[in-house]
Amino acid sequence: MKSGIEDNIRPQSLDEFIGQEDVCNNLKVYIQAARERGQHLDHTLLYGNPGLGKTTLAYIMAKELGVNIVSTSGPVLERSGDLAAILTSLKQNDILFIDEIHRLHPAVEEVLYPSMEDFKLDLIIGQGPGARTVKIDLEPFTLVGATTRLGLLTSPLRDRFGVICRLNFYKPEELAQIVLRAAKIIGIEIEKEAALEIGRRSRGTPRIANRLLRRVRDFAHVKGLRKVSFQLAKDSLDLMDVDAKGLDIMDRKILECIILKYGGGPVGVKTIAAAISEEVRTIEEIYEPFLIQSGFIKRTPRGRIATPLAYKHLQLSFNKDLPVDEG
Ligand SMILES: Nc1ncnc2c1ncn2[C@@H]1O[C@H](COP(=O)(O)OP(=O)(O)OP(=O)(O)O)[C@@H](O)[C@H]1O
Repeated sequence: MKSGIEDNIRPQSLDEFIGQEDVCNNLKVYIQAARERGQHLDHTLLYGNPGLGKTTLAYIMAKELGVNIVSTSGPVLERSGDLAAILTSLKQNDILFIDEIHRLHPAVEEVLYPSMEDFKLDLIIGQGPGARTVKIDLEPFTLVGATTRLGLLTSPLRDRFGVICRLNFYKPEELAQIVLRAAKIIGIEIEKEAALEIGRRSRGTPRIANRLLRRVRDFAHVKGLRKVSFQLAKDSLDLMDVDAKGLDIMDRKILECIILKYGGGPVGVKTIAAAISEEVRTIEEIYEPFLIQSGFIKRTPRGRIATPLAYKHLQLSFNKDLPVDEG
């Protein structure tokens, strides 16, 4: 878990958690039911883009259930023994939070299946013909998995989650509330309109909203201003190259690449990645979801296409005579 300011502004209860109403309302019911029955909550999978609040929700779930939470992540668990050590340390009804669960090693995932299903750990002792399996009873626990890529989860793993929650991008008004709340906690005076402007330019993502708030505060500080006004927020965000729709330099590079180099598409993501010197995974996980959601690009079987909205936003005219690459 991140430390410092990030932790201070993390909401501590479902009532403090802004937005994602359906997810919160459902979780409230499941948590109340589990608490009243004195049982563990069903295994829960949270999926959605980075920075939408998956880690925050996992910690809130533990708080609301009154249990401990142990946090790890898929790539960190290299051997099945790493997971076995954590599982055997869990107390009754505790939460095990595994971030980036789609990146679990297959051998580790195998250990997880019986643990999730029957709260039993199958340990193999020894090697070769003399190897034997020992079953160890575990305390009932809740696995909370977080992923940005639901499609990369194997189906046996996905099927073992009783609750699956999708986190969506936030509306600018919700992000404005998140900014006002964070500003209050870290002692920044800010106008409502300024918070809304930050909300509009945060790509639907609380983590980005909180980051932009801290950068805008730096501009206010250097200018000797005590309060963040709408104008200051707008000017600072312009200086940071975050445009009115929240697109940053990399977003615009992606759109310009599709339009100017590949005639608006379709063009494959690998080609885009090579052309702008960025990793395919970063484009697919960080940039593309917001560009698609905002209607700037479309994903087709033949590659990515820039929409008329993208041309308009970049003030480029639609010209189908440009070269087309289908890489
Ligand atoms: N609904 C919300 N209300 C208020 N603040 C929020 C909300 N969701 C997230 N935040 C804030 O945004 C930041 C990022 O949230 P968090 O770390 O939970 O995201 P995440 O989805 O787990 O991202 P990642 O998967 O990249 O770790 C945190 O500092 C948290 O305080």
